[in-house]
Amino acid sequence: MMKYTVIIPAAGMGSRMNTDYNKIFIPLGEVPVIRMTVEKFEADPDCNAIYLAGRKDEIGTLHEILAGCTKVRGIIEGGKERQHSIYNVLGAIEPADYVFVHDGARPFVSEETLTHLKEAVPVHKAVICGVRPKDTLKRIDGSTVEATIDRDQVVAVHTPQAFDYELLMSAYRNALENELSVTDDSMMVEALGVSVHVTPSTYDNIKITTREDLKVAQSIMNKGEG
Ligand SMILES: Nc1ccn([C@@H]2O[C@H](COP(=O)(O)OP(=O)(O)OP(=O)(O)O)[C@@H](O)[C@H]2O)c(=O)n1
Ligand SMILES: O=P(O)(O)OC[C@@H](O)[C@@H](O)[C@@H](O)CO
Repeated sequence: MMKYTVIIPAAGMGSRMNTDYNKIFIPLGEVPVIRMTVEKFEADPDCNAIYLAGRKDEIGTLHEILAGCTKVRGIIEGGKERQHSIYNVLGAIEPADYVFVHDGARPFVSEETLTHLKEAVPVHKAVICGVRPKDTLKRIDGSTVEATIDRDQVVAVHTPQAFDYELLMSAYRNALENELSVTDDSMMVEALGVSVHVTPSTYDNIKITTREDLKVAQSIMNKGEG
């Protein structure tokens, strides 16, 4: 199996969570979100190295929380937006064949999701994962429906997203030069005209974003304990 390096951005604010501290420190059970996320990659034998982006004043705390995580090679100061944080890390890592990018705020990524990505990235160079939306989707103009979207043509996109290292570097350089504003990493690859492959994720692979997500997280953990 291929080997990869993972970049985990954790330098956000978590403003939609409405806590007075960064949401990645919220404990789920006993364990902070960010440690749960990092442990998913500690447990994957194909992951060689883990790098994080952290807020300047939180880097010390991150090191403490991640004590004993032997694959963590560096925690680099993040930037204004998620993409800036990841770019800072890209400039600091050892070159690798493949780089995965995974939100610090997605602690429930499954082994199967990682396996799909690892199998696909040597072939496709840029691979994202996602799930089929369960709701009917409409395109709207203000509060008026314009059309019903064909659900077979859409996917709700998660992380990890997996890339050939050189391709991801070019995509980030191009995005920076052209000041592209993006919401995920694959958008930058799309901007180069390179096609992006999609593999399955799981509905449990939520991003901890708002208060409601903490209840969902608890029920995912209860399910895991059977
Ligand atoms: N400047 C930023 C912004 C976000 N992130 C990270 O990117 C991931 C996904 O972003 P999101 O869920 O949007 O996190 P926040 O930006 O923290 O949330 P919010 O938008 O509610 O403030 C998170 O792990 C977050 O810490 C980052 O490293 N650097
Ligand atoms: O737009 P948001 O700040 O909620 O999230 C940005 C990214 O983290 C997000 O788009 C990826 O996780 C893929 O869904």
